Amino acid sequence: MPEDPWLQHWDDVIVGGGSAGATLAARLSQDPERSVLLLEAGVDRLGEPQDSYPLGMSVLSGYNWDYTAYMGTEPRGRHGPYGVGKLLGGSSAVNGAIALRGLAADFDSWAAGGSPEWTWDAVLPFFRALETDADFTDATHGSEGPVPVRRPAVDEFDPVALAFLHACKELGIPQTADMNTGAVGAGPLPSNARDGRRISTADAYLEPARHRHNLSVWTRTEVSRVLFDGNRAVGVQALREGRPVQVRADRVTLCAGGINTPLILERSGIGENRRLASLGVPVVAELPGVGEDLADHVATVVWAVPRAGVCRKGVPWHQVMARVAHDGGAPGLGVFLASNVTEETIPEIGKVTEDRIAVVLSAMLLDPDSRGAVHATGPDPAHAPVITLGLLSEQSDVERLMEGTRLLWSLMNASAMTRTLEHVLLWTERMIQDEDRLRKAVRRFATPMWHPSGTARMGPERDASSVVDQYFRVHQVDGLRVVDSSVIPSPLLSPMNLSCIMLAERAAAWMA
Ligand SMILES: Cc1cc2nc3c(=O)[nH]c(=O)nc-3n(C[C@H](O)[C@H](O)[C@H](O)COP(=O)(O)OP(=O)(O)OC[C@H]3O[C@@H](n4cnc5c(N)ncnc54)[C@H](O)[C@@H]3O)c2cc1C
Repeated sequence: MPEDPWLQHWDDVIVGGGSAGATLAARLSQDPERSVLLLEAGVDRLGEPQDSYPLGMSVLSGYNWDYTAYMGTEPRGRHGPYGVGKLLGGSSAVNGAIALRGLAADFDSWAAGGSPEWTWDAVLPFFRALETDADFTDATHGSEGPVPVRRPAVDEFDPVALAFLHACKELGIPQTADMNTGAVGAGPLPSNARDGRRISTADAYLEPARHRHNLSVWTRTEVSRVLFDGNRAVGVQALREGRPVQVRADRVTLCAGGINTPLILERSGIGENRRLASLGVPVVAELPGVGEDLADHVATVVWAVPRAGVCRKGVPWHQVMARVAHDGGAPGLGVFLASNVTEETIPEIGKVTEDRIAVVLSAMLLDPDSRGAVHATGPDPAHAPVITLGLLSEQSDVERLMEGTRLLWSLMNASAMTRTLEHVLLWTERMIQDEDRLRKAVRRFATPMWHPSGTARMGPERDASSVVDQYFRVHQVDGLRVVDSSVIPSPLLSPMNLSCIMLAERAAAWMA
């Protein structure tokens, strides 16, 4: 192959080496006849000390896109950092290593919404293919996949985790041994980890594939746009360690995640006509759904100080969780316990926790109705995007997150938990019992979970807000696919890492 990157031609160029991109690159390059180039804007590896963080602790700075997101629907008011992963492995390399699959109801709703290939029965084999589950060996779990999944054994639970499960029992939440098959219940939390360390897709998929002569991985390479010949994608333009490069390819697949993929599409001339004109970008395809329908799981968090000696530094944060249904309805709330949270691991929380080790319970709304948007503000990546999360813009979400917060309060005050906790911080009985106060507090303290999805939605071409078809092909153009969280048409009832890997497993099977 010639040295000059301007002249290089690849069978497949994959943009973004995250949960989906690293998986896709590894799977496609299994065919030695196919040349695959993976382009990643970030660095190759996490450095110390982040590599040795306790399991479950997310990396929120240093290896992230330093974006700012507005919590509402307008670019004003409450805002904060929104740091999805920027390194090989993407968000899978900075996340909490919670290994939950999307639920059957998620995928059956995709199928009912016009993408019939996406029933639960059709996706299950791909969830199995990605994992080696250490605890279950039945027909619904995998035993040969690259991602190790395991749950803590009962004798590994810390005292607060055990108390949480007892508290769930007190409140009538059924126990379940496997959160990846039971839709509702409380039980041990599966994580993608080995020897207490998060296993990202860079570890699980790319590492064993990197010696292949037909796979090239360029890090510190930021793609600005897709190049077209008419309506056919023929390559990408990028900055490689600050130097402009163009690479040519038969197929281009965007795996840049729920925030960056729509930005690349807009900079490439795919989006809403007037918006593209305002960016000074010629239109290649009018797809007004690009950057719209941004969904994120939204959560409230209750902090508590444990009794002396109950928590220990360096112990995994997440060991147990519960998924519960909204009043009489479908599963829609996730409750996650983090124990052993120390002030050194999140310096900003020192003030809240009175500089002591803390216990944190969060209620995550898994099926939010609210939507935001992410859009480019100029023709190249130097222009920061505008991200409006639209959190709690729908009243239904406010009410359901209030319900979730009441549940957190009941759990914190269940007798099993009070035996392990000294006192709860910030929240009071009065705030919980008074509807108006609770509503205000939920609006004020609600936080995004960094799970962006829906910004290049999958759907049939007749659905004007969809961007890709059910085989990941971008409507109206040839040779261009999107495979990442942006195609997810409605928020998943779980955090999304395993589901994004599953998307890539499926794409690889179709693209083989
Ligand atoms: C802090 C945090 C904690 C989380 N915790 C969990 C958890 O515990 N469990 C769970 O299931 N989910 C969790 N998630 C969500 C989950 O990790 C993501 O939903 C999932 O990884 C998204 O996968 P993706 O392939 O869509 O994008 P990513 O994995 O984000 O990959 C996108 C990649 O593309 C690269 N990229 C972007 N733009 C460009 C460009 N222009 N040129 C080149 N490369 C580019 C990025 O740098 C990145 O590496 C968490 C996410 C975050 C951020």
